[in-house]
Amino acid sequence: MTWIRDRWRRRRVPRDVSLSDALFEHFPGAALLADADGVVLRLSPGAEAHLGQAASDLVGTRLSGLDEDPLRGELARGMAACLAQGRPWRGAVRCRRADGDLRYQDVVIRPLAGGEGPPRLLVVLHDVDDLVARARVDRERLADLEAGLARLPGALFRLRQTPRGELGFEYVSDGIRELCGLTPETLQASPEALFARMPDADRRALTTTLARSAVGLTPWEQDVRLTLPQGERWLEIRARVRRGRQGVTLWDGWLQDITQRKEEESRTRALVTTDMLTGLLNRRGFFANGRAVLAYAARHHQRVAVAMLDLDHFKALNDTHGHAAGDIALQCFARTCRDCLRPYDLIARLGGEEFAIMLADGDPEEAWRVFERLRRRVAETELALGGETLHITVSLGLAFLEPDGDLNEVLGRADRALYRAKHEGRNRVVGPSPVV
Ligand SMILES: Nc1nc2c(ncn2[C@@H]2O[C@H](COP(=O)(O)OP(=O)(O)OP(=O)(O)O)[C@@H](O)[C@H]2O)c(=O)[nH]1
Repeated sequence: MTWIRDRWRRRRVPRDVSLSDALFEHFPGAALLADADGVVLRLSPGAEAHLGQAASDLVGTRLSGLDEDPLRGELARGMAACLAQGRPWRGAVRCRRADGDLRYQDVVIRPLAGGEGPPRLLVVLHDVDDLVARARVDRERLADLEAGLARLPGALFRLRQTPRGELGFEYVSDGIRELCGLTPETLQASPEALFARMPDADRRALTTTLARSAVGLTPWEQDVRLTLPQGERWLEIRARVRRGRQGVTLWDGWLQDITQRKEEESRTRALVTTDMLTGLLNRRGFFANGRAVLAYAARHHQRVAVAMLDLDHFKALNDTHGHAAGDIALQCFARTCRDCLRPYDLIARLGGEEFAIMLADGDPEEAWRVFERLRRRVAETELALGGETLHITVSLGLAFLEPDGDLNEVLGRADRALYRAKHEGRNRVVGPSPVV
């Protein structure tokens, strides 16, 4: 402490400090009285033990001498602020004890109403060194945890909804940058930044599942697409929900990128519904997609045209030119169908040389025109096989489905029409009259 004494010369202390006599005798903690220049006038009994210094050593020295940095330290700043503003100042200051130990003190400097006399300051110290040390450890642990979270392939979040339905992210981990190019701060400012990147359908679904989760307090599980500059990305949302104070609903959850998984699923789905030889839909794909087309047609009061198709004398082609040639003919026929029809018409190979076609807006006259054109195009197509040019023909049975009709039933009618087409000489379309 000698350096403090050298630098902060002891002053002569006025004897009139009676205002604080009673206070200092009985003050339970560490308190000091200082004048407007920061010179220590008195110490409470607790302050001696607290600072490890005798009152006789401190009285007359400057209070800022206790500070870790007496010249630019917090105590000098605190006293100046307190005197300038005439109200208490509070701060954590690293103070030096007599044994040289530096310990954090919670310091409150209060201006004392001095009556006629000069202004004085009451300084109360409370040792918070252990608390500060614990807070530092907690901060380090938190930083470590956040760094770990940032390395995980996803983002942790807490979403809250007020009883009035206002949504806001209380927390989003750093992984959100990688997921969608937004910062946690942007999302905390407004969740709209994320929602605006979702297609309308996904956003509507998200609103529904979120509301259901809030009402039933059931887990929130939702997959959504995001439209990002680099393309479409799938996000999986999984969260647990609970009710907080004042009717607030809170979701703690996890966001993760499942684009790859979704792409694999879609590839698998395509494999399951695709005919390997021709690349057309298979029977399963025809029924799965057909139901969707029927639902659409029912909503829009459209008729649906369905045709069953069968290549003529295909066994003879196989027997004469071999099974491989038959496969090429099937592939060639599939190509012709695709070329003749629109992308949203369904074409399927149901098995062997049997095919089915569904025209979404099945106006009867138009359907007849389409199928006649297809039949002609198949017959005109030249198939070059081993130096020979072959022709194949196809027979078609046509039927129309009413909006609320059944797919199996209409396929049965189309099949019976196909049977008639074969019996009437093949290479023809048979079905109900185009004029209805
Ligand atoms: N190359 C090839 N042939 C197939 C395939 N699937 C079924 N077939 C053959 O298709 C032929 C179907 O013959 P049929 O049902 O007798 O009919 P068709 O000879 O076309 O006679 P119609 O239909 O009455 O004109 C059989 O020889 C099957 O072996 C296939 O994937 N590839």
